[in-house]
Amino acid sequence: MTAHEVRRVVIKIGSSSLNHPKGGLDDQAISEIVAVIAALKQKGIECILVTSGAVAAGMGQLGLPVRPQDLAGKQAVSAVGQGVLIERYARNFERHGLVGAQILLSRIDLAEASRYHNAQNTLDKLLRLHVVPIINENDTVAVEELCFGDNDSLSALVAGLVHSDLLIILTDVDGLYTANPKNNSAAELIKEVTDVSAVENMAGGAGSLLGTGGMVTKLRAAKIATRFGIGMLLLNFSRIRELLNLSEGQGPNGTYFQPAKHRLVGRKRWIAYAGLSEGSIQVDDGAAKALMDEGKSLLAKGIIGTEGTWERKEIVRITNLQGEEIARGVVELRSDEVQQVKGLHSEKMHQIISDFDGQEVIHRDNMTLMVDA
Ligand SMILES: Nc1ncnc2c1ncn2[C@@H]1O[C@H](COP(=O)(O)OP(=O)(O)O)[C@@H](O)[C@H]1O
Ligand SMILES: N[C@@H](CCC(=O)OP(=O)(O)O)C(=O)O
Repeated sequence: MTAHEVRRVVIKIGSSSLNHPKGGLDDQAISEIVAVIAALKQKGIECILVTSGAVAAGMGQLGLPVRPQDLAGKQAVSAVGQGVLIERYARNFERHGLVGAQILLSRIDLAEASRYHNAQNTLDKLLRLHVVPIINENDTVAVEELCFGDNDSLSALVAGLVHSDLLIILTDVDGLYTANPKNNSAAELIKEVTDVSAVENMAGGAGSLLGTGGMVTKLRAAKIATRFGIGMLLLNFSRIRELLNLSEGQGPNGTYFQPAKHRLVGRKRWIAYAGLSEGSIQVDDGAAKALMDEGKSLLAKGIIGTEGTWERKEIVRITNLQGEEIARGVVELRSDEVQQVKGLHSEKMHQIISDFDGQEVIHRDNMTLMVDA
């Protein structure tokens, strides 16, 4: 990891690190992470905590030996556990003279631009009050189709929301290996990643019955964070004390994912990863090239077909002839209108859709490329 000024960090801790071997929450682990956050704050580094563990804590309270697999079971157990989890954090923060605040986020809270900004303002205010935000997914009310599903991606979105300098994901392995180290003894640790796409095939699933997503969701988080221009450090929880050297530039021993050179900013972040896309528009080779290589807007002429239904100003995916998603953007026309004007020049489009006088079906300013051009 390179030495640079780190003033604000998002730290995510997974269930695998928070669970006691005998079941329930590991009080030692909570006291350790809180002590490190307190020490970082002493050094002037603002911390936002994204913590899993509600289901693990609920299992401990209810004496359940295995993690529930069905949605209702997970929601009920999480409702029991979240209270226990937050109470333990609050008690530990208090010992260091700090105040924590619980924030439970649902996918829908970040999906609408106004709610996204609202979450941003709340977090901003809490940080100004020197409070440590303690974030988890709102498991209890999340509808399956509208779940983040894993706190890794959630932590990357939060890192973008709060303009973090670094995202730190704490887990139960030393970093990204060439294969899952739990079932491949020849797997080697990778210390630095410059292109997440190049290592995606190395990711396997969760390493324990408590973890969710394993390395797949951590690489998804790395992709989001690095495209936001935020580096991500994947670190073994047992090495958490190494974070105290952050500002001296002595890199902790994990895997460091370098931020992308062309960082997404502002609304382009929301379009790509926070907003929900309602359908897709397929484009021909000429339009795909214009979007990817020439920085152009999407015109009706290059559209071949559509999938799904949407209203004006919703987000849609743009796919090429091979079916790969190349971009996302806020669309100016409804899905049935796009169907009517696909392949047509603008003049013809205006004759058909009389209340629309724009040239672009998706304007470049409202579009984010999903592949590196
Ligand atoms: N290529 C890989 N490198 C490292 N770990 C991997 C890899 N593929 C899969 N894993 C698994 O990912 C696990 C960590 O993810 P997970 O179990 O979801 O933990 P957490 O609760 O910390 O999110 C590791 O224990 C490991 O078994
Ligand atoms: N929201 C859930 C955790 C979901 C999750 O991503 O778990 P993990 O892979 O352990 O970080 C909980 O609090 O139990």
